[in-house]
Amino acid sequence: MEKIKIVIAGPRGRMGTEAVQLVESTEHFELVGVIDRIHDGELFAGKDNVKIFTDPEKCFIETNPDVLIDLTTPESGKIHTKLAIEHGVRPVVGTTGFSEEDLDELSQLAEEKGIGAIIAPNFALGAVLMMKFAKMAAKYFQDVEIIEMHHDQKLDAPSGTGVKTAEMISEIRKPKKQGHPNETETLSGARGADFQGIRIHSVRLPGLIAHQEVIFGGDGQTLKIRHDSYNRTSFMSGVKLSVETVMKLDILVYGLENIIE
Ligand SMILES: NC(=O)C1=CN([C@@H]2O[C@H](COP(=O)(O)OP(=O)(O)OC[C@H]3O[C@@H](n4cnc5c(N)ncnc54)[C@H](OP(=O)(O)O)[C@@H]3O)[C@@H](O)[C@H]2O)C=CC1
Ligand SMILES: O=C(O)C1=N[C@H](C(=O)O)C[C@H](O)C1
Repeated sequence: MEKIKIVIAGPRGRMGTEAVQLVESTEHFELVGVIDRIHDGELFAGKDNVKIFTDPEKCFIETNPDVLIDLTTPESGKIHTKLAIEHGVRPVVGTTGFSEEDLDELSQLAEEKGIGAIIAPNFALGAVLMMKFAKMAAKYFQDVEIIEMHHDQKLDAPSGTGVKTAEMISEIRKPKKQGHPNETETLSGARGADFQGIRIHSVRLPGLIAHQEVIFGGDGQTLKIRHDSYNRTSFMSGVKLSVETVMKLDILVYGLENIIE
């Protein structure tokens, strides 16, 4: 089997470090370069054949990769993804915080160029199932709130998973204002973010990794669907699957629920 040539953007980060290990321990994957903000031109982690590039375009031209794995920030991730598609490199993006407009623009570009791309707010299989189950439950429960809980170094709120969950629920649930019609916030933000009437509450604490509870309320009952990632290895089987799958795509897919049947 021919190896899939991979570039990782954000290789020093919490997720990037795990992704480097995944690529290096997978026989049919090959790390051909990394994109970082520092140490341009140096060898990555002392490896003979893996160079660090601060210029993503130069990286794509010099290393000619099949796939870019992006685990950076929303601003950088968007630029990298766009450049990758323009250079015929298939992006697998875990970076969260992209707007709906960003996703539309990237999707259109991928379609124009006929390049496969995957943007997945959560690579953990259990989290994908949590979102799917929440979508199923929304057929029976109209009232729902999302509590997403993360480590305190996370930059974006609400989390990509929180937003994706609300989007998936909204495919089934009609927009509805929840709570008392006359409710007021005596402290701003008390009721959380509002996605078509679904409240998303973001908790940030040291000690946490990535956790989410979706709570449905009905007459005399609640249904809670919860997922916990206790380490970042939990995301790696989804990254591996995405790299393998993106090689067969010619459009952008947003969310692993569209890949895992
Ligand atoms: N889809 C999923 O399953 C998951 C997604 N995530 C998402 O992945 C992203 C990364 O998370 P995490 O690893 O925790 O974050 P970290 O802050 O640990 O890592 C991000 C890395 O990206 C680097 N970086 C920033 N800008 C650039 C750039 N222009 N070029 C190259 N590298 C850059 C940072 O460098 P520096 O330190 O110098 O700033 C840092 O090393 C976040 O958006 C997060 O929400 C996280 C977990 C799971
Ligand atoms: O920043 C994180 O850590 C995570 N980010 C993703 C998100 O925003 O949903 C996925 C996971 O929750 C971990």
